[in-house]
Amino acid sequence: MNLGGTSIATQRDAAILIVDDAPESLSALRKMMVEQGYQTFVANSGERALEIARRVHPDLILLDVVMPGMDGIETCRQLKASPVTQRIPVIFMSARTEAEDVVAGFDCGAVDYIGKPLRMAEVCARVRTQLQIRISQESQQEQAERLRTIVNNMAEGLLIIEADGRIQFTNPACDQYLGYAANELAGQSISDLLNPLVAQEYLDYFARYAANPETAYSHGTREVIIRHHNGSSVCMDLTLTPMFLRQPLFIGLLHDITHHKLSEDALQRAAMIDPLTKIANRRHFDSFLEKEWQRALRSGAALSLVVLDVDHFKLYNDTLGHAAGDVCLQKVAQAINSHALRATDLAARYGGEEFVLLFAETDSDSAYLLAESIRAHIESLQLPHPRSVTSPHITVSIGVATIHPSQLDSTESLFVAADRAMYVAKEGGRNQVRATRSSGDSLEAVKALVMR
Ligand SMILES: Nc1nc2c(ncn2[C@@H]2O[C@H](COP(=O)(O)OP(=O)(O)OP(=O)(O)O)[C@@H](O)[C@H]2O)c(=O)[nH]1
Repeated sequence: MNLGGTSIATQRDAAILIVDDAPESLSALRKMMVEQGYQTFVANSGERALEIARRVHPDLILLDVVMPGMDGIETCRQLKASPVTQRIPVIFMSARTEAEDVVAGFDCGAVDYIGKPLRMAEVCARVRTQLQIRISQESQQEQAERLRTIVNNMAEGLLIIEADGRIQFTNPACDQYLGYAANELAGQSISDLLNPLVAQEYLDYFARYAANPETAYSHGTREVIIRHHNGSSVCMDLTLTPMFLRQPLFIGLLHDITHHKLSEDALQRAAMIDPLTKIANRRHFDSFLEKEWQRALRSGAALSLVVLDVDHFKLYNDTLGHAAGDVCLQKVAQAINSHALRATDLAARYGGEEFVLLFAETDSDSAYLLAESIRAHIESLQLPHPRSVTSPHITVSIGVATIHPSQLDSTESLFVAADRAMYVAKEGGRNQVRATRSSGDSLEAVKALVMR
């Protein structure tokens, strides 16, 4: 006989402990529960019931209230007092059905109270209902436990934020990323972590969603700089998703990209630097020159280019070896670089033993003086050049060109002029500075027009 109709597998597997001091009642209940497909255990006293419950952890206990010795109420109290048995649902069965008896039963922790004489179909229905509640409670607990494990162990930082920007919860990864102890961030505002403009943008987004939850959209992922507890800044990808749980909330996922950022920055820096001398490389210089050129075009200011070439460097290499040549280039580079003092100056290794310097907003006289002091500086390093015919030490020949660029000029014309001046310095005996005021292509163009 199947009084309930639904006997799901989990109910079939369920174990019921039946407690009653009356043998006939005990055996009738047992028969019924077995017919329902349950596994059964029986006890004829409260003491015995506690013993079995501790051992077999039944899924449900049908407990008689009136029994000699330990009665049902006391048995239930003891079951509820022990962590091992407190979660087992207890259904009382009793002929005492006065309101205060029933209330006393519920007060001591029972989930149901059935009046005697028992109507078996009713007992079965109540048992089935309680088992279903227990199954769904267990699955909720399991789900919560699963979620807790994921949240506590995930590599991403997780925050739950309220609509006013208050942080409600953070997971251990988030605490660790931002340098906080567990629960320390709860109650703080995201404004404490973000730059004011970015924080305001998020608060506006929260306010829009809180006012109109049905129009909620995910804020997506964006790169943010977050203040670490120690005052430093960390770079994170922050993904925000709205969630409505009695109140509008936002789930923030933090992904640490500081290392990624650092290596990106390092790569970017490396792409701009000459590996041997550690000063700017040709690529960096060319883009710097282009920017300063455009600025000079707008402002009409003078732009000076200095080209330096180490004298008799092939001979130096041949005499002292390539490694010594490298060291020499490093020393020369440092000396040159120490003269690029303003933000608009840049020294670079342009190739081999050739260096360049750009001095923006610098007229030809000043550029000449700067070049001369670089020349003197390198000579004063007194780096021995044993076989040089022009000086016992390393020297440089320098060409300087100055231009007030116009639309008709090009950076190439400035380079050509500086290179020519440098070759004149070589021809003139090396270890000297020669300057030229570049006429620029604009002047050539005007000349060409006039001559037509
Ligand atoms: N050690 C070293 N030598 C380099 C490097 N790059 C270029 N050189 C050398 O620099 C020398 C340049 O020689 P040249 O252009 O003939 O001119 P120079 O010997 O300097 O003579 P002048 O310019 O006429 O005074 C060559 O021997 C190159 O091999 C480098 O990175 N390290």
